[in-house]
Amino acid sequence: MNAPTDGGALSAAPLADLDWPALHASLDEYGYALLPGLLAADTCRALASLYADPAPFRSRVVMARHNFGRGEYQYFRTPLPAPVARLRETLYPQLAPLANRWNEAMGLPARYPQTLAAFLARCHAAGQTRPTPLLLQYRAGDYNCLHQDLYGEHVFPIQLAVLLSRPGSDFTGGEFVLTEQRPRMQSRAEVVPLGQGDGVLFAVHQRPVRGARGYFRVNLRHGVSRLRSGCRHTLGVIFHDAA
Ligand SMILES: O=C(O)CCC(=O)C(=O)O
Ligand SMILES: [Fe+2]
Repeated sequence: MNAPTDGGALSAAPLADLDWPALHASLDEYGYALLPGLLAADTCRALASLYADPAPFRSRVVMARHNFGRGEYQYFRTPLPAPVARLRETLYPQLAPLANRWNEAMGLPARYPQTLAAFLARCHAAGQTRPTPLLLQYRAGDYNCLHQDLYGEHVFPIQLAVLLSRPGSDFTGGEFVLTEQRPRMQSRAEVVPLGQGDGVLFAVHQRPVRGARGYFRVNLRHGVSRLRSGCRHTLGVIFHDAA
């Protein structure tokens, strides 16, 4: 039964007019880039409301059981809801050249094909067959520990999160946090301010930073600070599939 996930109301805003050179420059400089107003409010509400129905999902994770934090998430099954599939397919080709440039700078051998289908075929051939896009749900007191979404050998180095709820009215607290660990230096934290429908593209694992003698690798983690009140939903779009 795919009916609940295919509704026409779940349509994403056009992605063609995004300023990709500026987004790449932000990812290069800070390890993340903001996509304000990526999803319309009605799309956010429609996606968040899917959480209550188990049908669109392949599995559910209660974070406290794994010491991942507090709160829960569910991984979508295929076919993905239309706006989720569309975001994954249309963002990937814009990000693959940046991913290739990053890997080259970091001395990592993987290079990414031009289409998501070709990259997923590679994941699937290596046994990474399970879809990774997910919905997260947090209530008062919940949080998401700093982590990296690695699910096997094949890793696409950038991922997307979209805030589906309204900060200040649906929930308070619950800020999206990124930390960067530089070699032989103390870690640096960045809070990314998100409104409903805003997306953030960010480094999954590592990114290159230019130093005095070429590039070095910076290690990134992301998480969510404790919710003070209310309920917060997020859409996560990871490009590699899971083993
Ligand atoms: O809820 C959030 O903002 C973070 C979600 C997350 O960890 C992810 O999308 O991978
Ligand atoms: Fe995550």
